[in-house]
Amino acid sequence: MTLLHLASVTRTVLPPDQPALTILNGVDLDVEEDDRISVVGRSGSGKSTLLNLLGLLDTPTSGVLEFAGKPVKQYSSRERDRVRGREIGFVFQQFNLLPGRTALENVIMPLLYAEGRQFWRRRAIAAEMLEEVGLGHRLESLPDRLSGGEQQRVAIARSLVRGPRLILADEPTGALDLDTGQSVMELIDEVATRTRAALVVITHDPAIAERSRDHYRLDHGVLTRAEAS
Ligand SMILES: Nc1ncnc2c1ncn2[C@@H]1O[C@H](COP(=O)(O)OP(=O)(O)OP(=O)(O)O)[C@@H](O)[C@H]1O
Repeated sequence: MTLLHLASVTRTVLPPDQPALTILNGVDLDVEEDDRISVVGRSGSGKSTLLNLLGLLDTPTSGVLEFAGKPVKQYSSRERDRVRGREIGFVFQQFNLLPGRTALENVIMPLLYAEGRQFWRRRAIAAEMLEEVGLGHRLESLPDRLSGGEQQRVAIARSLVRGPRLILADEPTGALDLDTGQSVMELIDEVATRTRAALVVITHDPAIAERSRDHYRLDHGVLTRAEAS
């Protein structure tokens, strides 16, 4: 199933008193269930702008953007929020954990918006997820008592606890040392495989990009498919 379909997508901004700036230009991309995609680009190439579109945080200036077969511009903003919360998991470089809350409380947070069984079982589901990322023994720890790698694991557990169909990772290992970064990437891969989610990793790090199956390069807002190295 095609989760995301982008055809001839452009994103233009109008900075005050300046000519229009085209940040993304003619982007074509299909993301299927189970895909492992990396997008590599230099600073300023348009990666964050692309991520905002893929994550339904923004809409294209022109072109087609569909999520699960439906044009995103047909979604109301409430529907977009709902789809984003339910179907998309974001992993960022910054862990963005709530500092005064335990690991378990942080992971429970997205389940407060869940319905039915997921809501009523939220503590157990969050604990299982932390177990899965290797932190079953740190449920009650506050973020400042955890290492960077552990904090990223909590953030991953929180992003993926609702079982999203699409995982968007933006420089997920940017704040970690090499070895910790590799094990965090392995973890993201494992969870994506178990839950049959698609994974799109946006990075400037070729070693992280190499782990994917399909490789893309973003250069001055133009996305091209690259051969695996
Ligand atoms: N609202 C805006 N107004 C003006 N320029 C913008 C706006 N948003 C983005 N840009 C410019 O568009 C280009 C692409 O921005 P974007 O943030 O997508 O790049 P990036 O690849 O994510 O960069 P980085 O890796 O440094 O975060 C940059 O030159 C940026 O300055």
